[in-house]
Amino acid sequence: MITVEQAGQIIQSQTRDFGVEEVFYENSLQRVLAETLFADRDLPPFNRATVDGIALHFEDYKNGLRSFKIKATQAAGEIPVAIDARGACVELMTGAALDESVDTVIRYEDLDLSDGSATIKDVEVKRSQNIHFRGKDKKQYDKMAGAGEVISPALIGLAASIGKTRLQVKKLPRVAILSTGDEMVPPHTVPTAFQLRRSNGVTLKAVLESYRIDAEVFHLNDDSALIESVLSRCLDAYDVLLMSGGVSMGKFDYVPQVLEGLGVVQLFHKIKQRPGKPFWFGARDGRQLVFAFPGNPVSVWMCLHRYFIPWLEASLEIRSRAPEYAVLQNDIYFPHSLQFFVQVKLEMNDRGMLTALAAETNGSGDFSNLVYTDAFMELPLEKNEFKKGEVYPVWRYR
Ligand SMILES: Nc1nc2c(c(=O)[nH]1)N[C@H]1C(S)=C(S)[C@@H](COP(=O)(O)OP(=O)(O)OC[C@H]3O[C@@H](n4cnc5c(N)ncnc54)[C@H](O)[C@@H]3O)O[C@H]1N2
Ligand code: MOO
Repeated sequence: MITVEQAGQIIQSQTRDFGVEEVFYENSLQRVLAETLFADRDLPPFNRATVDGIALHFEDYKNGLRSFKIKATQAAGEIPVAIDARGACVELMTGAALDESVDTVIRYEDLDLSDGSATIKDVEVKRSQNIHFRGKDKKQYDKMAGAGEVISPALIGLAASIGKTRLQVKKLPRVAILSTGDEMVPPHTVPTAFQLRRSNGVTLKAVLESYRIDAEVFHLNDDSALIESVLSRCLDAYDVLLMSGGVSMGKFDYVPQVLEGLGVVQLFHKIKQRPGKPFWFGARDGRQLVFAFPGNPVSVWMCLHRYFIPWLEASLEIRSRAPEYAVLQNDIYFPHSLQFFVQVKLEMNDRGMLTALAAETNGSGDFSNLVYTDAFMELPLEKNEFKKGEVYPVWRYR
């Protein structure tokens, strides 16, 4: 049986490039940017007033003048008004562009306005105050955002502000989700005493939605001819198959043998880990990939976050995130030679450290803790005892 690290390496050696497409910027949220965005002009593009008030020539103030005749009132967006005489000023609004003849802006609160004049109160005025200078933030052609960025609301705003209404983004894989098992009935039906409602497919679909992948969900009963025909069609129509169930030792666990019959080459089966030990992974013709997760909901959830999401993010060339670590808050004893992934509740303590409180659970069929825990903590394979205060990596799901 291979280790978690080996499985991770095998999966990461199978990243795929799905290409690039163009989308309208308003429809780009959570997609992955595949180009560099540049400033189309200096930012800000002109010297702009940062307050409502008046603009004047600082030398006048320095020479002792305190009362200024208002030459004109200028709104934001209007052509800048020049002052030509000593002792003149322009009344202007936040965001208005300054003419070269003015170099200092004073806010209304520091002025008395009457009879077309503005008189400065007893406040100190500094040269260039309240001006956001042209090109101070970025120069024309400066880089504003790079490929690999997950498009956030802020990035959409940035694209809008530089007039970039069409964005190059990474294309998404076509994904089919296939769960298995005769005992798993649709959620809207009433199960018999010994059946369960299926939940893995819809959970996987929901996680993929956060990447804007619109996966198709299928459920297969434990009938090898049916499994074969659906898998055969899916292998032709999709880039990735995410499966749940039917991969361990059971009499009705047909998935690995059917996949291999369809030309999907097994790259591994079984990892020294709990949950998720019987995870099966394979590829067809170096193209389609099949992630066949064990059916238990916690196994599916762990394998998805520990293996599939890193594969997806690498394939989409998402800028890599720093790995996260947390300080364990309780002692754990795990007497098996498997790498244990324990569900933890994360919190930031008052010293700025991420802490992880392990949940008590009843194995990989117990999904009752997943809604309030935040991550799996990956405990090292070499040990069986883990102590409060020790630091280990965590894989977040919330
Ligand atoms: N003799 C052995 N038996 C088992 C082994 C083993 O090594 N030797 N491994 C165990 C481990 S570990 C796991 S994990 C399970 C996984 O088995 P399968 O992948 O074949 O999963 P199924 O039997 O199809 O399903 C298991 C269980 O998961 C729940 N389930 C399944 N599908 C769904 C769904 N769509 N939504 C929600 N929940 C689902 C359900 O409770 C199933 O009973 O095998 C052990 N056995
Ligand atoms: O490896 Mo299985 O997922 O523990 O029950």
